[in-house]
Amino acid sequence: MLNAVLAAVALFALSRLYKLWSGLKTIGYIPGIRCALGARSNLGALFGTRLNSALFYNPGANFAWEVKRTGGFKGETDIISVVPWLQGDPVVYVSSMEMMQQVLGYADTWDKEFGASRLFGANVATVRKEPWKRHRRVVSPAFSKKLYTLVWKESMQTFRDMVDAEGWDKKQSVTIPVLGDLTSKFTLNIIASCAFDFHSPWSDSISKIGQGLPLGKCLKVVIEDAPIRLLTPEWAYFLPIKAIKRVDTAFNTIFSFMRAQIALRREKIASEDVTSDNTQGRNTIFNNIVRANVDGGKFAFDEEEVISNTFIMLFAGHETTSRTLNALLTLLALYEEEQDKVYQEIQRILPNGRDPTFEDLESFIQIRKCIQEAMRLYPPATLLVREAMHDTQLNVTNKATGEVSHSVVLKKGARVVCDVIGIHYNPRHFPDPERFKPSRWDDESIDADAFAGFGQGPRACIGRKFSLAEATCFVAMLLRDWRVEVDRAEEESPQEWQRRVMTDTATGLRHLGPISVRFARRKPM
Ligand code: HEM
Repeated sequence: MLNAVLAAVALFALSRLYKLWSGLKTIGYIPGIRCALGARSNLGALFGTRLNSALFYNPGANFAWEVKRTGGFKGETDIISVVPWLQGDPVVYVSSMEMMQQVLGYADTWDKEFGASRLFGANVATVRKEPWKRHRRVVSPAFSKKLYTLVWKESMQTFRDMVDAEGWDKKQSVTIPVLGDLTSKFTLNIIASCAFDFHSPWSDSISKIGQGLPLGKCLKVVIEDAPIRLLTPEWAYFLPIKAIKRVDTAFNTIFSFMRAQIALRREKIASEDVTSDNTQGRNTIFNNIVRANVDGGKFAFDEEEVISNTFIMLFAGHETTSRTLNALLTLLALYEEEQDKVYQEIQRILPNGRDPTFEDLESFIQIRKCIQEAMRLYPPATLLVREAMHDTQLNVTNKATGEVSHSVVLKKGARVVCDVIGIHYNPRHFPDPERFKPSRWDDESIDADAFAGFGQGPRACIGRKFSLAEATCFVAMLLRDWRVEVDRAEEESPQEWQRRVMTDTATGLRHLGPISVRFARRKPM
C-alpha cells in the first residue's frame, strides 16, 4: 500500500516536472515567474493573490495591473514568462511597443487566442483565419458614417431623457453614488438602440430587463465570473451555491433575451419590415448578423454564430465605453485644470450653449486627447492575447533603448500576451507615465503608436469610432452644463486619491470599482 502511494506521489511529481519543463521549452526559456497556477488559468484567476504566502506566489489574473510593468520585474528587457507546473498554460508577457507590433501585426504567424470562446462560441472577436474573414465581412458593412451619425443622435436623445427622468433639471447639484452604474446604463441603451434597434426609455431601460438579475448586471456577471462558469460541472448547478446560481441566472437571462430578439428580427426580415426611421435601413449590425443566417450563402452564419455575434456586440459595444467614461470623468474631476480646458473647448465650439452635432466630432480635440489619455492610464481591455501558429522568432527589445537585444524562438502554440498596462506605463514610450497629461498627445516625440487601447493590426477594434462618437457626445453634453467633482480631503493630493480610489481588478477587462462623483450645475438655475 505504502509503495503504491509513494509510486503515485512520484508519478505526480514527475508529471508536474514534465509540465514545467515542456512549458519552459514552449516559451523559449524566457526568464520569469514559475508558479503552481497560471495567471490566466481559471483556478489562478479565481484565487488571485489571496493564495500568496511566503512560500508560494500566485500571480492571479490581476497581476499585470498590480506590478504595472511586467517587463519591469528584473532584467534589461520588456519581456517575462509565467510558467505554471500545476494548472494553466505557459504565457509570455511583452510590454514594449516593438514587441507588441511584431505580435499583433502578423495574422499568419500570430492568431487570436481567446479563452472566452469556450463560453461564448464563435464570433467575430474569437474566430481565426478564414472564418474570421467571413464574420468580419458580415458585420463590418454596418460600421459606417450612417451608424456613427445615429450613435450621436441617440446619445443626445438618451442624455436628455436621462436628465429629465433623473430630475436633474430641477437640481443645482446631483450626487451619483456609483458612476459606473450610470455610464453602463447609458452605453447599454446606446448599443441596444443603434446596433439592435431596441429602444427603451431611461426610466424603463433595457438594463432593467430580466427577473432576479437585471440584464445590465447579467452582462457584468458573465464576464467577471467567467472562471466560475468554466469550472462548474453541469450537475453542480443543482447545488444551493449562491455564486453558481447567480452565474447561471445571468447566462439564462442574456441568452433568452437574445433568442427572443433574434426570433423577432427573423420575422421582421421575412416581412422586410426593417426600414423604420430609427434604423439605417437593412444595414444595421443586428440585421446583418441575422440575415447571414436567414439568407445563407457563402458568408452564412449558423444558429450559434448568430447568438455569439449578438452577444459580443452587446457586450463589447457597451462595457468598454462605460469603463472609459468612468476613468475619464473621474480624472477630469481630480485634475480641475484639465476639466477647465475641456470646458473652454466646449464653450468655443458650442457658442451660446448650442447642442453639439455629429459634424462637431472632429473639432473636439481636447476631449479626444483626454479620452486617449484616460484609456492609456486605465485601458478597458488590458490583455491582447495571441498564439504562435508555428515555431516563431521574437525579437526582444532592450528596456532602456528599445534596440533588439536578442531573439527567442517560441514553439507553435506558445501564448503571448501584449500587456497593454505594461506598454502604456512604459516610461520609454510615455515619460512620467503615471501622470494624467492629455497634452502629451501634442508631443511628436512620444511613441503614439504604443497606444493599444483599441488594439492594433488586423484584429483592431471595429467599434472604435462608435465609442469615440458616443463618449465625446456624452462628455460635451455633460460638461457644457455641469462640473464634475469628487470628494477629496485637502491633505490628500489628486495622485494619492487616484492611487487609493481608482484601483480595482483587471482580469482582462479593467474596472475601477464603485466611484462616487458629484455634478454641480455651472450656471445657477
Ligand atoms: C472604449 C471602447 C472600446 C474599447 C476600449 C475596445 C477595445 C477593443 C480592443 C482592444 C480590441 C482588440 C482585441 C484584440 O486584439 O484581441 C477590440 C476588438 C473588437 N471590438 Fe472593441 N472596444 C471598444 C468599443 C467597441 C464597440 C463600441 C464595439 C461594437 C459596437 C466593439 C466591438 C469590437 C469587436 C467586434 C472586436 C473584434 C474585432 C475583430 O477581431 O475583428 N468595440 N476592441
